[in-house]
Amino acid sequence: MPVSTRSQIINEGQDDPSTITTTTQHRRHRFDHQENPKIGPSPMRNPHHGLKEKMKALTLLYEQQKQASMVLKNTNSRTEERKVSTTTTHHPSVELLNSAKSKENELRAGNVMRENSMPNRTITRTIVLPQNVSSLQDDAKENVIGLDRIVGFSCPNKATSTGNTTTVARKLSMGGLAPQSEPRGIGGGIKTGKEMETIEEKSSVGSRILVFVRLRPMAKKEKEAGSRCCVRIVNRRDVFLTEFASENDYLRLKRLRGRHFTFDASFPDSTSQQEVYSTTTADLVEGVLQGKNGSVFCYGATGAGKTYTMLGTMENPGVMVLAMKDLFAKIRHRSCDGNHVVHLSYLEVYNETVRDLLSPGRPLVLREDKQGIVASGLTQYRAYSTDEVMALLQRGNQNRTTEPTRVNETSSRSHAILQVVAEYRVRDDTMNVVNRVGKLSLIDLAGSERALATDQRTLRSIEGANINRSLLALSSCINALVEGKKHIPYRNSKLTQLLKDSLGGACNTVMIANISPSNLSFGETQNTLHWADRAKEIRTKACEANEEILQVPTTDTNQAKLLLELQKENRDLRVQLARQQQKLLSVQAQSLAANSTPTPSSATSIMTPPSAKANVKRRTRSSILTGNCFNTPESKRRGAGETDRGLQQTVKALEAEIDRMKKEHALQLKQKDNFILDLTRKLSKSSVVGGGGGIKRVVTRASLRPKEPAAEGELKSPKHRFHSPAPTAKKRSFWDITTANSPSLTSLSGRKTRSHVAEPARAPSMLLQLYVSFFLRLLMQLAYPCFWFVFMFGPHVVNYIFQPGFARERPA
Ligand SMILES: Nc1ncnc2c1ncn2[C@@H]1O[C@H](COP(=O)(O)OP(=O)(O)OP(=O)(O)O)[C@@H](O)[C@H]1O
Repeated sequence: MPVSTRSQIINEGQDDPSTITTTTQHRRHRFDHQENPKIGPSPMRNPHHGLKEKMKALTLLYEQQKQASMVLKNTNSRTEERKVSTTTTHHPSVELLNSAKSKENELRAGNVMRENSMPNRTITRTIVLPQNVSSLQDDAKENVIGLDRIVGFSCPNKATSTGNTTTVARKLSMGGLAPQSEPRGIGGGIKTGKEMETIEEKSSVGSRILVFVRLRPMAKKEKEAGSRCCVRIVNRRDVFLTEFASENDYLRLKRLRGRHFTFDASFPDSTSQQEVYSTTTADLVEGVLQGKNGSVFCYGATGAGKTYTMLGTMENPGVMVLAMKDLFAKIRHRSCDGNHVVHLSYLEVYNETVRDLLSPGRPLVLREDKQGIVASGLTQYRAYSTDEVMALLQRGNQNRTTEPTRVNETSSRSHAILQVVAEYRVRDDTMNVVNRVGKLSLIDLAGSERALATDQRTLRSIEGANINRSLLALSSCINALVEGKKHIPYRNSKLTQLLKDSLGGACNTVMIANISPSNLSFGETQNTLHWADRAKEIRTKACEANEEILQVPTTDTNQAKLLLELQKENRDLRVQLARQQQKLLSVQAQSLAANSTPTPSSATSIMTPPSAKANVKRRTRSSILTGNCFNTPESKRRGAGETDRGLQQTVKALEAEIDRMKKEHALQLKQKDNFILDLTRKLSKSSVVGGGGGIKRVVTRASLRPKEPAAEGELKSPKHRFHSPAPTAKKRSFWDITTANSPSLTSLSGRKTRSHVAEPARAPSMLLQLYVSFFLRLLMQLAYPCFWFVFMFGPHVVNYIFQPGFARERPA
């Protein structure tokens, strides 16, 4: 943004056409404080006799004019009030105006405010300060300005002209108060029919840039220099800027000029970093995970707190750090339903060259492709955790160009852009892969500055000139975008080229304007607020999720479907097995009960399988044939015994059947498991998700078994799978483990894996193995003393035997 000196700003404020409303009744009033007894005589710090006399003369003239106009004014006052109220409904001063019922009341209240006198241009408004203003003032104690010293706000009014839309747009941006209920994406101020149309047209295009203001605390240096607070934030939304008159400006010594701005939110100096993050950026992070682009940029004068807001300190991390933490926390939360990949790049624009901050080297060249403007050769780091990002940020900041200036000891001399690309892949219901890519750009701009404010040294002034050049280019782009021009001069600087997506692309954009509270920085603060206010009017393109659906080949889809089907069938089988086991348990319980009571139980027939039932029937029939129908005690006992036997047989039959079913189920489950593993392996080979990192290859002993040749069309029906005979498994024996050339050692992709696949040769029996090992150990134990004995005494024995006297000494 252009850098302007204070004097320029004052002139600009006075000559600014936007401060002129269309009201034709422009009048000029003079007010003498000395005349009003409630306000009292003003203490002149630098009395000047000539001026005093001049003022007295003016006072006399004023009194004469006042008396003359009194009659006229009384008749016109009602009409005038109505006119003024229609022109400035949304301005805070209008509320004040509405409460001014009559001039008598005003004088009685003695709390009179007047608009700055600007010859033949400004509207004269007599304003009574209502009680609520002073209460609002209490809200913002940190920025309290003595209201008795405020003569008026030269806050430009919203234009009501229905003329040129462009002019209207410009006027709208000038410090108007947006209604509280204003929806996101619509600028503030009073709208005429034509403006509303324009807004409706625009709202179909996209949303507007959200603009926030952050006030930093007064610095120690500023306090020492005796600076005063010139910014007041009210309702966390409205910013009142007051210009204190210079001590040498005798004419305006008692006069204060002020401006009023309204933003989406305004943060007083006590606001925490977390609060700033959650209000400005948290939503963008959520959007990025849904595939939407977002950018946040800090704008302001040098030393206004941009880097503090973006990076922060170790104790109070800023937006960049908090955003990355939040992003990874959100990804961790959703990791169960898809794959997330985060890439990071960090670059700076210094003296109109683009440099990679993560791997510094040669300047990068900007080029435009379908993704937008990209710096070719920029390093993209894949980040897995917040800690990693912190390390990268630290590395990048060490490479960033910062130099101490007179205004800021750690002044950033470059614009830094941290780009985070979050890619998310997930399978939808139709087994297709959905790919979403969202990009978040976090931008810490260099401070706009006046050459004198920083340094006179050559390098610093060149840097300053380049910073100002790029910020000027940024302001021209903002102007062009607000005015709806076709050509937006993005190419004027590297910064605007890089910000093209954020300003005019499909992107949710947030601007944080940083300001200083010191009246010594009034000019810079006013400049920042002016451009922030202007940026409110920019509308970006409709931001939709960058979503892409990757078609998976039909064979893969079929296999995936089959896999799901099999898994379902497997689950069903497990449930069936559990039920059968329950049945078995209940039958066992019944048989136990039957054993304890010899009388036949009618309940036995409930759970019996058909074969067992037939068995019982046959026996019953035979018992009838054998004359069981005569209920003698003998026959009863016999019958009871027979029933008991029958029941036992039934239980046995049941047990056998359940055993068989168990085996069958186990076999089926095993086969299905194997099949699922095969399928998973195949899928993981062909899977697009995760590029090999998605589904892991599972190697089990079962998977090493030689495959049966698959019958044709086997995959079509899962039922066909279960007829293949299961290979007989064999427990490994002691022999297998001890023998080195055991056939159970199989090599799989270079790794030795043990398997319990059946071996062709039978190992010797356990007993034989034990005997052999026992024998061998015994042999070893005996052999060792023998050897030792031979070794120790052998030579002596030999010597002794072959001594010459040996034979002689030997008894005959
Ligand atoms: N909200 C805040 N709370 C406490 N201290 C702050 C705050 N904002 C800024 N500061 C302090 O003010 C000083 C200047 O801030 P910072 O370096 O962020 O300014 P800047 O706008 O980035 O300046 P430049 O454009 O020159 O780099 C720093 O010492 C910083 O710690």
